[in-house]
Amino acid sequence: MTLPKSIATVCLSGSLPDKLEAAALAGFQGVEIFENDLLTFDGSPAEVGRLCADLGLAVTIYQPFRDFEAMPEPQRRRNLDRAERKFDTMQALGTGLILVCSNTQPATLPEPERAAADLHAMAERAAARSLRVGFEALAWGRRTSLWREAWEIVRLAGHPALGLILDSFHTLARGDDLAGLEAVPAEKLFFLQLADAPRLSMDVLSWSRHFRVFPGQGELPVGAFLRDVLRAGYRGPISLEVFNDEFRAAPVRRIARDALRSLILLDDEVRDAAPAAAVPAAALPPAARLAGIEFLEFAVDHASRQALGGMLGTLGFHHAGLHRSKAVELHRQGGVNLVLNAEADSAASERFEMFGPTVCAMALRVDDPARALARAQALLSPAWQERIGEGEHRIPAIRAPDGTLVYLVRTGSDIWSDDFALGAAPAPAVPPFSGIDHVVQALAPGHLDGFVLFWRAVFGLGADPIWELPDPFGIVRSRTLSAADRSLRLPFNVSESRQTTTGRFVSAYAGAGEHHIAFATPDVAAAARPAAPMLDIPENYYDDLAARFDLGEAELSALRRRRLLYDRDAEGSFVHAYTHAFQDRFFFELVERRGGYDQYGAPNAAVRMAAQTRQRRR
Ligand SMILES: O=C(O)c1ccc(O)c(O)c1
Ligand SMILES: [Mg+2]
Repeated sequence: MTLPKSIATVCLSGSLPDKLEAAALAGFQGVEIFENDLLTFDGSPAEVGRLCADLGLAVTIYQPFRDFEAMPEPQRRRNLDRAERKFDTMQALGTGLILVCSNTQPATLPEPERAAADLHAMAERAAARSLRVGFEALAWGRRTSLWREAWEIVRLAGHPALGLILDSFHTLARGDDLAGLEAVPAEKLFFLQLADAPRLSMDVLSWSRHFRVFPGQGELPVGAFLRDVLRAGYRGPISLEVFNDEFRAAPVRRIARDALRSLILLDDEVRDAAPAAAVPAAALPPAARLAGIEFLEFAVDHASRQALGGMLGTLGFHHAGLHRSKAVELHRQGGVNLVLNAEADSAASERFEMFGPTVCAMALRVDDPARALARAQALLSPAWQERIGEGEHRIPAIRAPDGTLVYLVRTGSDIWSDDFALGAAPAPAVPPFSGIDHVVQALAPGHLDGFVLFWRAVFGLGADPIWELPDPFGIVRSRTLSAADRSLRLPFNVSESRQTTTGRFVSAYAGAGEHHIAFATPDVAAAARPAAPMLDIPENYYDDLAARFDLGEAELSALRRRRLLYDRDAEGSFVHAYTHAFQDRFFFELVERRGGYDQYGAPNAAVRMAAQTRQRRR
C-alpha cells in the first residue's frame, strides 16, 4: 500500500474522457472531477461515473462549489437549492464528497457564525443522502482565506458531515504553515490537495490560476506540508490540483506521467511520517551518488564527424580510439571524453536523421548503475537497450524526457578498453581539461517543468531559482539543476521567442537538445588557443568590466587580449570564453572557476548572445 493517488481533471488537457484515460493509464487511483470539465462534456454525470468505474478510477471529489457561505437572503436560500442540484450530480458521478471553496463575493457577511450556520445547513442536507461537505479556504477568499479560519467555521458548525479541506498552495503561497493542525481531529480532515509553485511576486489569484506546478517542480515546501498533514492523522488520498497554462496545452499523457512521478517521489520523501498502513512496500532505491560525466555522445555522419573532430582538435582534443565494431570515434582532452557516433541504423543515426549533428547521449558516472536504473524505473523512466556486438559492454541506459539517452557507468570502471582500439595519448599541448563543468540544454517552451522533475526525481539533483537572460531578440529563462557536490551541473534554457539563440536552436532543429558544453580548465587563457574559433567580445564589455570591478591593469589587459569574460561574487571569480557554434548548432565554453565561485557567469550571457548573433550574420 502507498498513499492513494488522485488528480484533478483541471490539471490535464483535452476532453474529459481524454483526461480520465490519461490519469488511469499513468496509474492514478482517483480523480477530482472539476465542475467545468463536466459542464463542457456532452454526456451525463452517470456516464462520467461509469467511465471512471470502467477505468478503475474512484471519483475522489466533485469541485468546486463557489460563493456559498455567509450570503444574505435571498442568495442564502438559493444557494441551498443549488446545493441540492449538485448533490444529484455527485450521486450520479458516484462520489460522496463535495468541495466548497470560501466565498469571494463582496456581499459575504463577516460573522463566522453565519458561515458556520450555512455550512451546517448544507451538511445536514448532504448527510440525508449520505454525502459529505468539505470546506477549503481560498487564499483570496473574502472573509475566509487561511486554513485556521476555515477550521474555526467547521468547528463552530460542529456537523459530522462537514470537514476541512487543505490545499498546499493556499497555505504556502500566503507564507503560512500548518502549525496548530494537531488540534484538528483527524476525522475532520476530509481531503488534501497538493500543488507546488515557483516563487513569484504577483497577486495570489493569478499565481494560483496560471502558475501552479506539480510537487518537486516549484519552490514551495510541499513535502514538509504533507508530512504535517500525515502527522495530524490524515488518511485519505493525496490529490494533485494544478492550474497551469502550459500543462493544459501539453500532450495529456506526458503531463499525467509527470504528475504521477511527482507523487511517487513525494510519497517516498514522507515515508517517515506516513501511517504504517500506507508506507510504500519498498522505498525507492536511493538516488545515485554521481561523479560527473564519463562521456557525451554526438550523433554525426561521416562529413560532420570529420568537421567536428577538426574543431575539437583546435581545443586540444586528440583522436583517442576507434570502436571495434561500429563507426564510432573517441576524442579526448584530459578528463573529457567525447564520442562521435556515425553508425548507421542506431539510436544515434535516428537522432541524426531527425536533427542533424547533435548530442544524443550523456553517460553519468554513478556508484551503482543497477540501483540507479531501478530508481529510474520506479519513477516511470523505462530502461533502454542499445544493440551491441559480441563481447562488448552493455551499459544500462534510460531515456531523458526528450528521448536522448542517459547511460549509467560505474564510477572508476573502464568502459573503453574492451570496445575501443585505443591509441597512445600524445603529450598534452595545453593544460588538460579537468572535466565537463556543465552542459546546457535548450528546451522548447512548455518542457522545463518536466525536465526539472525528471532530474530532481531520478538523480536527486537540486534546482536553482529561474534566471532571466536578455538575448538581443527576446528573453531566455534559465534554470540550473545540480548535484549537491556539483559533480553534475545542468542548466536548462527556454525561450518563448523563436529569434533568441535558444529559440532558434529549438525551432530550427525541431527539438530540444544540448546546445552548449562547458569544459573545466585550470587556465582558460591557455585553453582558448589561437587556433580555436573563439567568439569575439566587444571592447565596450571591457570598459564596463573596469568600471564594475577593481581589476588590476595587468589582469584587465589579459582578459581583453584573449577576449575572455569575467564574473565575480563573494565566493570567488569566473573566467570563461566561448567558441563559435558548430554548424550553427551547439558550441563549447571554456571555464575557469577560481575560489568558491559556484555560478555560471549569467551577467555575461547577454554579451555572449549578442556576439553570437553578430557571428551568425557574418
Ligand atoms: O481557483 C479557484 O477558483 C479554485 C477552485 C477550487 C480549488 O480547490 C482551488 O484550490 C482553487
Ligand atoms: Mg484547492
